Amino acid sequence: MTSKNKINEDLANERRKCNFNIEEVTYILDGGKEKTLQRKKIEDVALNGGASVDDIPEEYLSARERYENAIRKSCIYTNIVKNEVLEITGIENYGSPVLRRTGDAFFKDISPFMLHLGMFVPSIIGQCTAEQQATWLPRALDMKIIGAYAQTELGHGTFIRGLETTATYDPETEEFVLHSPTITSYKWWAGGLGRTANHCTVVAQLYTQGKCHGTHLFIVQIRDLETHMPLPGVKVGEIGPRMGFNTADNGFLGFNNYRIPRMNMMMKNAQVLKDGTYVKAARHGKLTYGTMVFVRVTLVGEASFNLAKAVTIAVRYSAVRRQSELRPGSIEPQILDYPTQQHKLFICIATAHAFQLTASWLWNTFTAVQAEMKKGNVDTLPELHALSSCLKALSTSDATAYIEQCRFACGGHGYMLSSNLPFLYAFVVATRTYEGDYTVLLLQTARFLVKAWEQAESGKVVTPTVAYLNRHFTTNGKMIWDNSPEGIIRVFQSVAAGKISLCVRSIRNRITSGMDHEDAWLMTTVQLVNAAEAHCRSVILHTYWNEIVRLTKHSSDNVKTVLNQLVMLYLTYWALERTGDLLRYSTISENDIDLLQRQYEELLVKIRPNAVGLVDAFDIRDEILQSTLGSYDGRVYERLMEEVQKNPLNKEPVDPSFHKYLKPLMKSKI
Ligand SMILES: CCCCCCC/C=C/C(=O)SCCNC(=O)CCNC(=O)[C@H](O)C(C)(C)COP(=O)(O)OP(=O)(O)OC[C@H]1O[C@@H](n2cnc3c(N)ncnc32)[C@H](O)[C@@H]1OP(=O)(O)O
Ligand SMILES: Cc1cc2nc3c(=O)[nH]c(=O)nc-3n(C[C@H](O)[C@H](O)[C@H](O)COP(=O)(O)OP(=O)(O)OC[C@H]3O[C@@H](n4cnc5c(N)ncnc54)[C@H](O)[C@@H]3O)c2cc1C
Repeated sequence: MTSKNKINEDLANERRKCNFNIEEVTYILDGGKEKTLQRKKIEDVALNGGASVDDIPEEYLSARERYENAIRKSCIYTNIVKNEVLEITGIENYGSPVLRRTGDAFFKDISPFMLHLGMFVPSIIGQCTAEQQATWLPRALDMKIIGAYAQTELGHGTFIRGLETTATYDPETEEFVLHSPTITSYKWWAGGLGRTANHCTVVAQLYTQGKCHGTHLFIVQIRDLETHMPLPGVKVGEIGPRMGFNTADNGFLGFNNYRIPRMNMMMKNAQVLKDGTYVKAARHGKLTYGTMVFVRVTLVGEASFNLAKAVTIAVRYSAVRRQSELRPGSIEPQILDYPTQQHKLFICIATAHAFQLTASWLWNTFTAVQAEMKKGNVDTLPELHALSSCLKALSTSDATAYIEQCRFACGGHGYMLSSNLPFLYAFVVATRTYEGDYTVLLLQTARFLVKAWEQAESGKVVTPTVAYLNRHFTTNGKMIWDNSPEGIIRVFQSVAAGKISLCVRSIRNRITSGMDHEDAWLMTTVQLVNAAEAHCRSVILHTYWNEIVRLTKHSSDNVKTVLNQLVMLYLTYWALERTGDLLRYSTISENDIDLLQRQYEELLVKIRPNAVGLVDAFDIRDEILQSTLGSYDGRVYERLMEEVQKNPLNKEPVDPSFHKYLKPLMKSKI
């Protein structure tokens, strides 16, 4: 073994200590052995060239160079996918999470193609008729056209009904006229729109026969396919530097009476006939929001994966890093031996598991609802909307906080871009805002919860994710505290029920004292967000526990044990985080809380020897991690030093600015 691939001795020791079969856990997280093997095969093919396609790390480049480099790498990766990977996976897997994740080996920031596959293609699949799909989909999948998803405007992101771009039907020419009547109606933020896309999905207010029918989706060509020049009537560009996403060319877009053919309206859920008659498929009023629901569902998995990356980096680094002295003269401990460090990191491992298993469960729910909707049944859509909204909100928000915690856990070196932790943070913190802001989405869930509460109150049996509300009306008093997993979950459900109940009471009291319903709701929104968070927390706890029980039925004993320890850590952690709520809504005593604290600390000790094994089980290749601190071999200090050599500032021993500015300053008199 050369010193280059020699594994750091501390990390090697950790791996010797690990007492469970790592692959078995990987299979569980991937959804089965087949899926792991398929993923590995894809990674082998896609990363065959090592994916090291950057001579200079992208963070040293100027804005223009970064963008060009991102396009270059996107094209390399797309060609690999088109020519090699799709042969293994089939075209239907284009845009699958595995391909998205493999792509991370090529970018520290974001590919300008992300929105093409992430939203433009899904909007064609979800919002177009079969005939329209036949026209657009093959070209989009083959990258003959490159798209973006332009919904948000300068003036409105959250309130879609308030969008101002208009699409007015002209029956004379059988065209829609797209127009941006104000500055605030300019499209703003769409990824890939600024410089890359030649087409995009545009969300606009549809007018026909003198009447507005609300927002609808249109496929719009914005640039010439040969010259890439913006077409006449189209004003498009890049919105400027951002906290992250700097290679995603987020753009602006305005229209000046720009015409598109009638058939460019995405017509699966509503049509405009040649004569301008508007025909709505009357199944559900919000089906045009479908692409957002799809992306919210996928973002739960994104939150898990990015958190898994961050904690892999932080745990491996914590095994390598030694700091301080426990007793005078004793060897410096690995920082992973500090219980406070374990407290920072083990919850991140458990959360990545909780989100991954919840994401798979949510995906299955999503596909089941889609299947029902194909048969014309939209009854399950409100529950899916409520679930995907709150799970997107909480998973992205928790992942953001925990990725930052992983960075803190790496001390100063975590602040280096080469650790990759700042990139991960900048990416995930955006997911808390985009595709529906945290607060806004929790308020959507709250609407559903209040309705469910009213149904349960009137004795109706409610859907499974809120079934605890039926129990709320049949039990008296506080929930009896019980320290078993099922007991903790029941108490969390009681907390949610209690909080929803308080919201309903507040709304009703406010209405009784003279407020109208809108004001009563508005004044209660702080509580409503809190109640929706509690509900979502109970869904995650419940799903995580159920899935672990189900998935480890046939596991080896040691895998069962370690995965149980993690899920217990998660339940205990949240019980301790929410002692105020538990005291209010259950019979928990101070003594019970002391026991919980002890149980938590014991779990840290039990998990400690398996910590490195647990992050190895995420099975994230070094090329994808892209971190000086987190590589499998633990050569942290060597990598930091190697990275220094790539710094263009170190190319010359004396910087030209010395002669230009510093020396004259040093020579000048006061
Ligand atoms: C790996 C992939 C990477 C992808 C990268 C993505 C990059 C980023 C892209 C973007 O950000 S694209 C833009 C995303 N924008 C948003 O998410 C906007 C958020 N806002 C909304 O979703 C909506 O405006 C709103 C907040 C839900 C409100 O909509 P509206 O005012 O029309 O509805 P309400 O009056 O509040 O509710 C009426 C009724 O409709 C139900 N409902 C709302 N949305 C949906 C839905 N999507 N599906 C089903 N039902 C929905 C809502 O619950 C209400 O029901 P009732 O309570 O009346 O029964
Ligand atoms: C990196 C990034 C990429 C993006 N990519 C795209 C894209 O590809 N395509 C696209 O169309 N859009 C995109 N967006 C836009 C994104 O979807 C919006 O920014 C997001 O939906 C939030 O809307 P907003 O910016 O209008 O925030 P606002 O709605 O103005 O929110 C500001 C604050 O007001 C609060 N607020 C707003 N409404 C309410 C309410 N009803 N009740 C209580 N509080 C409220 C929010 O909680 C928030 O705290 C992107 C954004 C980012 C940051």
